[in-house]
Amino acid sequence: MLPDSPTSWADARARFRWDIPARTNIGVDVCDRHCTAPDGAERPAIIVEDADGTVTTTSFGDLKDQSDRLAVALAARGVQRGDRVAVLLPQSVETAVAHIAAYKLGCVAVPLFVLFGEDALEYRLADSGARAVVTDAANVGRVLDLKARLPDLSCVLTAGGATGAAEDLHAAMDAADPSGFSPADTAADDPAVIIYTSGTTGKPKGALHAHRVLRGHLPGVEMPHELFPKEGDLFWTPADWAWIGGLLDVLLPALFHGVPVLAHRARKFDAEEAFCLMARHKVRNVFMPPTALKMLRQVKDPARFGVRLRSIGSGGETLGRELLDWGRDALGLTINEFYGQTECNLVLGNCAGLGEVREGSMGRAIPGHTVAIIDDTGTELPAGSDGHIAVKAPDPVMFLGYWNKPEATAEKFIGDWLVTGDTGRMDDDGWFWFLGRADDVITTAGYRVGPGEVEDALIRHPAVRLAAAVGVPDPDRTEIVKAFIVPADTAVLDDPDRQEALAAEIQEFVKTRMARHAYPRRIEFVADLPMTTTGKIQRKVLREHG
Ligand SMILES: CC(=O)SCCNC(=O)CCNC(=O)[C@H](O)C(C)(C)COP(=O)(O)OP(=O)(O)OC[C@H]1O[C@@H](n2cnc3c(N)ncnc32)[C@H](O)[C@@H]1OP(=O)(O)O
Repeated sequence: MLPDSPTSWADARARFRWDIPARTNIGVDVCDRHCTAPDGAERPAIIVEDADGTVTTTSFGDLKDQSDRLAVALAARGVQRGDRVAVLLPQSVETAVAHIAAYKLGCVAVPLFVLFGEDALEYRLADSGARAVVTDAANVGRVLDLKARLPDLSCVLTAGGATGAAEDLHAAMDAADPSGFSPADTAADDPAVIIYTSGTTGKPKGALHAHRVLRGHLPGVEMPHELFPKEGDLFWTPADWAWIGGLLDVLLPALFHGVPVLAHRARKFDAEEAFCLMARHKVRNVFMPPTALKMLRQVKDPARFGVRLRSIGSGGETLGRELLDWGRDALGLTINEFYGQTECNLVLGNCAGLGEVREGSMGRAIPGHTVAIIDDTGTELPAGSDGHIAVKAPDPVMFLGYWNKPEATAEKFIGDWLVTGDTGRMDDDGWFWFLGRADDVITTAGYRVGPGEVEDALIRHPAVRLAAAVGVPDPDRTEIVKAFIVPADTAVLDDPDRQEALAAEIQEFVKTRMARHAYPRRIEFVADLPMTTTGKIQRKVLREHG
């Protein structure tokens, strides 16, 4: 946490000291500790607004009771400390409860995005060796369809009623007796959560984080959210809690500070609806990826909604000067950009309340983190040089490693430096500027998409002989995924009608097999792909082609 009442960024950095207990448990930190204060148990923790407009409030006391019950229920079903508990749920009370229960049991939570397709789900459930899945009626069928191929999976609990081999989540919780339960005594370095993330090649990798990761995030949330928390704060993000942005930039730090979180993620982000939602619930703090801000910017006269935000943090894509100007004009606030990634999050940021914000900059090193520009040998470069953005180990927010992938973990480091894969520049005063990706990873609407994973999905379609995926610039989503496809039937190349129909079919195929957020929004059919002499696709050539 930040020192009390810092007067400037330099003051915050000078007085900052990490204070991470040797024994700490995220589940206890975000929930139980609020129940010891006289009114703590009754304070609102999660406010859900359903798609039909129904609003329900869950207090910290309810969260404690429900998470204790779920921990007991999971244990009764053979789930033990160290086991992986997958959480396949949208923003909801059950998501928070499942995470907290997993942490309290000493298990490792595996958040899974509900927009993942069948192959993406199977891969992550198999790779993590998940013992249990907590899900809901909309998703349980997909889990049960995969279960026979997942030998480690023995327990499926679903909100909304038992079905097939899945037990009803709430019935299991109701039947559990939490009276004798006490949370696992976990060390700060004990594993807590695996969040899958993509690289240029191969399958996604599970970034394994320890219980310390939450406390490591606190200064990185407190600065962009203008010395968060303050009286009356209430947090919301349209980003899903299955990603590090939603989970560790919003849900868990807010609960840690006893601040309520609004749970609502529309099937399709609608800017007017978002303004109404924020006004209705008197939201004060938001994490908005630039793509969402660009959608909000389309709305005329936003003042008419009566939204009264206190802080806006933004990350996952470059924010840019125009959005900053718009935020000041339309919302009366400086949008504080921050930077991090799944393996090592919230290490750079802005805090307008503590001085200037340099337009276009990703910010400065958040107190507690050492960030530098390095070259390929791990040598720190002087101000003004272009190089890799890197974070010095040890750092409480740094991952423990990729799940079961020691070689990939080793490749992520040069000496003590974790290399983010992004390139940038730092000026004389310690402000960082983003230059680009050092690899082929695609950044679209704040999602990190691996071209290899998209290509794997594409070539499973029978009409596709060869495929390449690249990110091409897009005014709204930073980049969109574009696929270059060599069709199995070359006659397609001369038939625009068949191309249109086939493109739509292939898009749907990728959405259902891989993910609904990462499908190629543009497809071009080509006679061949540019290859290196060793047979690798030259994605750079395709990106330049656009
Ligand atoms: C440090 C860091 O890096 S933190 C940043 C981490 N990044 C993130 O968390 C990602 C942030 N981005 C987002 O949350 C979103 O892109 C937003 C809010 C900006 C915009 O959301 P949207 O445009 O509504 O959807 P999103 O980009 O998630 O794409 C999902 C697609 O699935 C569709 N979809 C959503 N739910 C369903 C459903 N149940 N069934 C079918 N389709 C669905 C959406 O309509 C959308 O399709 P379309 O764009 O082709 O119409």
